[in-house]
Amino acid sequence: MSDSCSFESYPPRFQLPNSPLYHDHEEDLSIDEVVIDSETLPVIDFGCINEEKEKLHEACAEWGVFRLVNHGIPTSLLNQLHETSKQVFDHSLESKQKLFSGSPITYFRGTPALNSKGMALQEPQNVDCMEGFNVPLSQLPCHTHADEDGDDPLPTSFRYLIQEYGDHQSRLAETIYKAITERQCEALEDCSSYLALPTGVLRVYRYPAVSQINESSWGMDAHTDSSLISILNEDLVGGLQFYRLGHWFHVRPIPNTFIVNLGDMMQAISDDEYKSVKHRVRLNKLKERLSIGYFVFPDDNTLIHSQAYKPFSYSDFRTQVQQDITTVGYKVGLPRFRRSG
Ligand SMILES: O=C(O)CCC(=O)C(=O)O
Ligand SMILES: [Fe+2]
Repeated sequence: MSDSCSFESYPPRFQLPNSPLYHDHEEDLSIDEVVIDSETLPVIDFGCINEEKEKLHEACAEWGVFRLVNHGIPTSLLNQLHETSKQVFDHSLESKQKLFSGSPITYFRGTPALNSKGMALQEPQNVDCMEGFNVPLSQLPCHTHADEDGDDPLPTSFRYLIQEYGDHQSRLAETIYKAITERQCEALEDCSSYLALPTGVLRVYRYPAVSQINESSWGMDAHTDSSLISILNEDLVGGLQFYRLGHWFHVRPIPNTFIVNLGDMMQAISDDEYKSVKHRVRLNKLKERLSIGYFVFPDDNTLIHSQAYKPFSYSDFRTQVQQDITTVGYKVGLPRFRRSG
């Protein structure tokens, strides 16, 4: 598929005006930001993850993110999913909004913060320059009926691919989660009860190429994920950055590898030993970027017990985050639940 994909398929807010406010950066960096290449990002081999526990522990405690290699998901599936996703995004805005109606897949844009129906929360002031589809995996099988899609085979093939990919991702997530938490579980009552695979969600994102990048225009602004763990699969365009010890690290895209990052729930259950790492996505001037994220959470109603935080459920957390985004304007996150004193 093309990088010159039809401009009309982008939501209007992304078609940035040709105004002096939007100037070209020689380097897409602001002065206070040092981007370091990700040569040093920890690498974990999925094939021997259980023999790499010490390395995994260090990666989780010191980085909150690592590169996963040797994950075993067939390259053909990854390629097909990327191709099909690009074709889906190339539809007009109007048809993207309707493409999966009657199925649990929803289209959103401008913010990754969604309500329980998978619709974008009220538009924040700094709109993220991206669009996406949200796929709650456990709701998918009941809705995979080709006849819903009329003559267009694309939504059907997308759903089959996404479902197959989702099955792989939850398998990876379970193994990674177990390997990470084994150490924690010795101290805590039972970590395994926190991982709820039916909560698994896939997000397929497209970030447009934006030739004139404004200081405040981001593909996705700095944030932490609310998940236990997130598994990111990006194309070769680049733009993903992680924050560590005062610096932003640019992640170099490497084919057939995933980036695994820890979310707020992992930080909570590990009593802050493991970090919910801050990250963001830069826009590219020349190429649109496609990424697919998998996110998994604790069950809605399971109470999370830890020393550092008051007992709370993931449902309490999500409600608080949504409330903060709509009232305060941004996610406050874990500090809301910290035990005082
Ligand atoms: O597109 C990406 O690579 C990152 C997406 C992300 O950080 C998120 O969905 O939380
Ligand atoms: Fe994220």
